[in-house]
Amino acid sequence: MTNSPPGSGFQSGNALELQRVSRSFGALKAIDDVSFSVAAGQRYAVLGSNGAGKTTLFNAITGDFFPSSGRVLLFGEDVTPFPPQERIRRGLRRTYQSSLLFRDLTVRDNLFLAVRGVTRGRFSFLRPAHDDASNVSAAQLLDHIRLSHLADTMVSELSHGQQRQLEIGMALAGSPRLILFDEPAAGLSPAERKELVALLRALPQHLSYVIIEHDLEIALNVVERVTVMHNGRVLCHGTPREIEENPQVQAIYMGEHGYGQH
Ligand SMILES: Nc1ncnc2c1ncn2[C@@H]1O[C@H](COP(=O)(O)OP(=O)(O)OP(=O)(O)O)[C@@H](O)[C@H]1O
Repeated sequence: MTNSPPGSGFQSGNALELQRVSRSFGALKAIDDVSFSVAAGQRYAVLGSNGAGKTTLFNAITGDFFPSSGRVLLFGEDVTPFPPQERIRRGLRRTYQSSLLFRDLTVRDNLFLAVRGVTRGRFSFLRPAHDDASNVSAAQLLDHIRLSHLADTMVSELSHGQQRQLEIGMALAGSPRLILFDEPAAGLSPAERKELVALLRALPQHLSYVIIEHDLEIALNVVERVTVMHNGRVLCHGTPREIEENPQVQAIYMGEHGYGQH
């Protein structure tokens, strides 16, 4: 018997495929007939002004909301009816706009809990040994997100930027294959933004991610492909360069409405 996640035989193809996904809230179509795919290892951005439907789209991918119609495929498997936990088992992770960190625990303990949360046997009341697999994984994550020097610091004492770094570390627990980042640069200083870009660029090559980000400079710098949404619908898809040069995108997001207003 193996502990491999379901669908882990998947080697190539798409990490994510959205097929004509819609979601309504009453009469409002928050997302309307959205289709695109993210290849294995690809870095992807979903852009759009406030209310464009980006967060609703993330919720449909994670299973926090079910779509009203359409299909969501993860690693070639139709997961449309699956609850969030089943999608996590298949290698999907997500960060949120608002922090879900335990503020009164240390950085190391937050990572430890994230690792335990995505592995079996997490309901153990025994304090694990130093060489416990979860402790080792937490230490590796600390290193990866460059917070080893703050391992024993309480989260409440971290800067905003360090907390966002830690959230990325939490999402990396348990060897994910696809991460959804929800506005990771929100509220960061210029120096912290640079650090974030470096961190995103240093993520393992096999890992796919989709980023929602109001800061165009960051989003277009850390992805290979972009989908722009407007009023719940897909406005266009393209490379960062094509999106930057698209007059429709410029008119909507960089014109008088000012992209990045929040
Ligand atoms: N649970 C809900 N109930 C009712 N309406 C909702 C719900 N969630 C989202 N909406 C509506 O759906 C539309 C899309 O919202 P969504 O949060 O997905 O947009 P967004 O692109 O993520 O915006 P922002 O950039 O401001 O986070 C909005 O009009 C919003 O008011």
